[in-house]
Amino acid sequence: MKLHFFKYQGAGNDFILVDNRQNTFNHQQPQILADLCDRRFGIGADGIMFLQNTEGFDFEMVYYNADGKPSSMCGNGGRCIVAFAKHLNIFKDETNFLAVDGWHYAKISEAGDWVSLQMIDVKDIDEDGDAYVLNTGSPHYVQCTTNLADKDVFSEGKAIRNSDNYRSEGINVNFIEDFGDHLFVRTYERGVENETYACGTGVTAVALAMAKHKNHTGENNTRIKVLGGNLNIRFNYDGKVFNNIFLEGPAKFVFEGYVNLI
Ligand SMILES: N[C@@H](CCC[C@H](N)C(=O)O)C(=O)O
Repeated sequence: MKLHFFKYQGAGNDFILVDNRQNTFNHQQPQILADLCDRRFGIGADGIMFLQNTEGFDFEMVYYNADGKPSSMCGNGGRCIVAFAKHLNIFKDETNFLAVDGWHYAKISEAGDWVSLQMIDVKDIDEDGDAYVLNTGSPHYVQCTTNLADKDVFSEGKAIRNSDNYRSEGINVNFIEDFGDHLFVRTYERGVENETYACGTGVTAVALAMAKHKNHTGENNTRIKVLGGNLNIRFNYDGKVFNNIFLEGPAKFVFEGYVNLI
């Protein structure tokens, strides 16, 4: 069987996308998905997504991490699948779709490469020592640091992700350096088990945790620089709940092709 795939990236977080509206591909095959995401023996990606039909929404996003296992929400993946759905003419400029964490609204630029994605509301932010722990659709550990450009994010992120508190469920680990007018963020991603160039639910978690840290209530707009580009997070914080959270940034088509499945 030949699989027709599309490759997209959002700030360097890269994904394989498959139009599975006819349900022709059975994606519950972890080894095949992991092989497709492999950067040396496959297409190469941080994750793979299937766009499917579902009742009451424009489409459903079914997301797997690069290890081939089903995952929680992927923010940059969500932005990329919106760009893919526009390419497939599923909607014009606004869409409502279903993901593993529920309903998402998104808006796309006319050129089809800049996506504002509404994320789930967030209430609970826990503390673990000097770090914040929260779920923005996926679980995140957020820690402030200095000299982030020189940090060994792979080793330190991996150690936290595999520590006693987080080993069984796993967690994504985000390090932040505050530059005043923007935050610089680097993320070790669960399921990729490596540092990625960007993580959408991760930068969302960072923006919310920093608003709590600085007690910034009201309308917030946080600019974030990641290894693969720039992202923006808008939200409202009333001192308890974060709502109207939007993750905004580039979502770009890279290439498409066919791959043989054995
Ligand atoms: N890249 C993502 C997060 C994908 C899920 C994550 N690897 C996990 O297992 O929690 C994003 O952009 O949010």
